[in-house]
Amino acid sequence: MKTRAAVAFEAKKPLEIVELDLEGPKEGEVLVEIMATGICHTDAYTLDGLDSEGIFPSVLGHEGAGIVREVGPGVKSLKPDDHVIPLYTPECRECKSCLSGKTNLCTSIRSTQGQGLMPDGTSRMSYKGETVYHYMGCSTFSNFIVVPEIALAKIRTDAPFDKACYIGCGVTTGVGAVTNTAQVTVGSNVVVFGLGGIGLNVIQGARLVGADKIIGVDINDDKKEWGERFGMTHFVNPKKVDGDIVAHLVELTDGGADYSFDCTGNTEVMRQALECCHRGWGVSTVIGVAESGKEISTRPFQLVTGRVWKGTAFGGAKGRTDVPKIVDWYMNGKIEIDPMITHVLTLDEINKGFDLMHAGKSIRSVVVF
Ligand SMILES: NC(=O)c1ccc[n+]([C@@H]2O[C@H](COP(=O)([O-])OP(=O)(O)OC[C@H]3O[C@@H](n4cnc5c(N)ncnc54)[C@H](O)[C@@H]3O)[C@@H](O)[C@H]2O)c1
Ligand SMILES: [Zn+2]
Ligand SMILES: [Zn+2]
Repeated sequence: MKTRAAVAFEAKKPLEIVELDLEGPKEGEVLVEIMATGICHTDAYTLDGLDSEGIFPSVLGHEGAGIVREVGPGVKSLKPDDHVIPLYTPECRECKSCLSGKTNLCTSIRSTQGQGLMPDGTSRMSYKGETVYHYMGCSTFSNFIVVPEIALAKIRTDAPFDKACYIGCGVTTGVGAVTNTAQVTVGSNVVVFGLGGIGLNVIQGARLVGADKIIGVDINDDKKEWGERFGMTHFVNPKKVDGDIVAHLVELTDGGADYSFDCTGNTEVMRQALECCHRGWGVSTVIGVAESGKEISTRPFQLVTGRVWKGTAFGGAKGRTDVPKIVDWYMNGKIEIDPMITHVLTLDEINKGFDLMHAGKSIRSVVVF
């Protein structure tokens, strides 16, 4: 069949809207009609050529929601008309990682996914006879996609696609980092670096679990109002702090943060996030994806004296199990999504979504098919 898609033919070039050839689902695979997709900073990072694993030509996008249209042989958990969110972190429930109960990093299709291929080692997409690669196992910038069954979370049918898609990455990553990875406790002081589409979800996650002080740090003053909208109690612009930002945050938290989060991808910021944590127990969680080749550093003394450095992918969420619950949280009003969707675009306007992100003018742009 044919599908309209925004294709990244090469790094640092705008996406091109073309009609691709799409093969139907094979064994264990599902054809999904994508109804809406968000544009996450990680897509921009790959398109900008900062990702050493970036493969071109490919269809980017990993924050989608849609409807099952056809299932391949052997698919048992899904049927046509089911509503789904594609998962870049699948959940097979059979691999060593899934069975450990200690991680959400399912390894069953990791190697082929990293190569932009389906589990059988081939791509379902092509353009004029040339292979077009999958991205993060999702490729939600295409109207129709083929995804392995284990990489689809079945969600309730009354959730609106143009909001639920954001749960496919940003919402789950931010809220899950708080609830699953850091396990922030009631009454804690929390510092969040970078108030974009991820950081604001960390803030609302901290509010959800009953944190006390929620301090947002961003170099863009416009983010103050945004942070406050979701529960931030204090705002700090590092450019406007006299002296050391870490010392300033330690003072503001009466000795250091109980929990901090990096949502910038900047390795200098990751260091600040660790070092502003409280001696003896402060936990810092890295969410931001750094440019390839970058390294983090600190004095070992920071860890010897009880600070903990952690990282999280997809908010530690086990996709097929946790994503439907987060959709419920949204539908029941426990978390907010609507105000974070600042721009709704057509597929033809998708490059505008990247421009808005780079200009710091959007929280989330969503493309509706
Ligand atoms: N670990 C995961 O599973 C996961 C999932 C999604 C996104 N990410 C990563 O999370 C990061 C944030 O994504 P996003 O969509 O929120 O991006 P975004 O561009 O919407 O937000 C980034 C924010 O950081 C701020 N910022 C930049 N430099 C700063 C600095 N030095 N100090 C303080 N603030 C600074 C910017 O002003 C902006 O508000 C990206 O690196 C993205 O790749 C990780
Ligand atoms: Zn993302
Ligand atoms: Zn697994």
